[in-house]
Amino acid sequence: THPPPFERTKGINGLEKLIVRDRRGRSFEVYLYGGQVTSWKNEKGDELLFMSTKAIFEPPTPIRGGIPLLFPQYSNTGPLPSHGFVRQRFWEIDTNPPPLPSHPYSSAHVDLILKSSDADLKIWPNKFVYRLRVALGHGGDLTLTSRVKNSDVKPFNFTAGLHPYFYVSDISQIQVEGLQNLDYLDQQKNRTRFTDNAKFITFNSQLDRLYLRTPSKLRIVDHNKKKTIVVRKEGYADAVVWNPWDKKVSDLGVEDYKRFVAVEPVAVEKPIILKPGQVWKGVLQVSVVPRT
Ligand SMILES: O=P(O)(O)OC[C@H]1O[C@H](O)[C@H](O)[C@@H](O)[C@@H]1O
Repeated sequence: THPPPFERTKGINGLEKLIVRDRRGRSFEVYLYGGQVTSWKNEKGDELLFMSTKAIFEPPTPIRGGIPLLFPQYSNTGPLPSHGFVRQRFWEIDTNPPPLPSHPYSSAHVDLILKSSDADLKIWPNKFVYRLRVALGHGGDLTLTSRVKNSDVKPFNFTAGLHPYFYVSDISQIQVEGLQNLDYLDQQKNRTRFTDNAKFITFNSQLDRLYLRTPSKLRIVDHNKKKTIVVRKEGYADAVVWNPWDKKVSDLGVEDYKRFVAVEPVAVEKPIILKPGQVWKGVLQVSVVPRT
């Protein structure tokens, strides 16, 4: 059967957004600006992603919340603006996406596309085509599949990631699991390398770590809500865990840090190298299950 169509409408400040619903009442929203998922709701209507109370929906400001796309540079690891530029571009609906054999099971999805513009080539001289599929699975999970094609005549490399702001009931009542005994770069200390011996991460102050070569499955356990957010990733070797706590972030409300944690699939330590015509694929799959 065909997936139900999506609704194309105007969001905040008239920016175009797509609303996708499945037959069980789950939904997500994507802004064409940034190709950014800004909402994901379960069948009860509970919001599972965080959006800043001071989010600015005015291009070229990036939207603070949901799932920003980071490409072709993670954070300030190179000369480009923080996290690259695709989160500040207007994406289009991809009406003819190449098939995605590994995820034929989605109950509702949408495909977006972004091609490097002449202006992009001036700041990053590599022609690319970035395709994004956002899909709801039959179990209510949300999957973002990124496919980046080198449409240039020479090889290039990039770093990339996804920056999901996961909604949590209280940052001091959650733990992030799956990173024990791994090395991380402390982004508050000039990316000095440490080893994490803790069984899980808890939060009581600012934390900004780039974990290297992590397992593909990470968990965010929300004790108040008695639920676990399971984060699965493919193609992204590393993972960032971030909460700013009392660090001033201009487009974040003062209390907002309590309501989210960023657990980000990223490929940073080893940049992705693409030959002309080659395609790289990265997947983030999120599901919410009762706490175990
Ligand atoms: O303010 P942004 O450019 O959106 O970056 C927000 C945050 O993204 C990542 O999580 C980094 O680890 C942080 O160091 C950074 O502060």
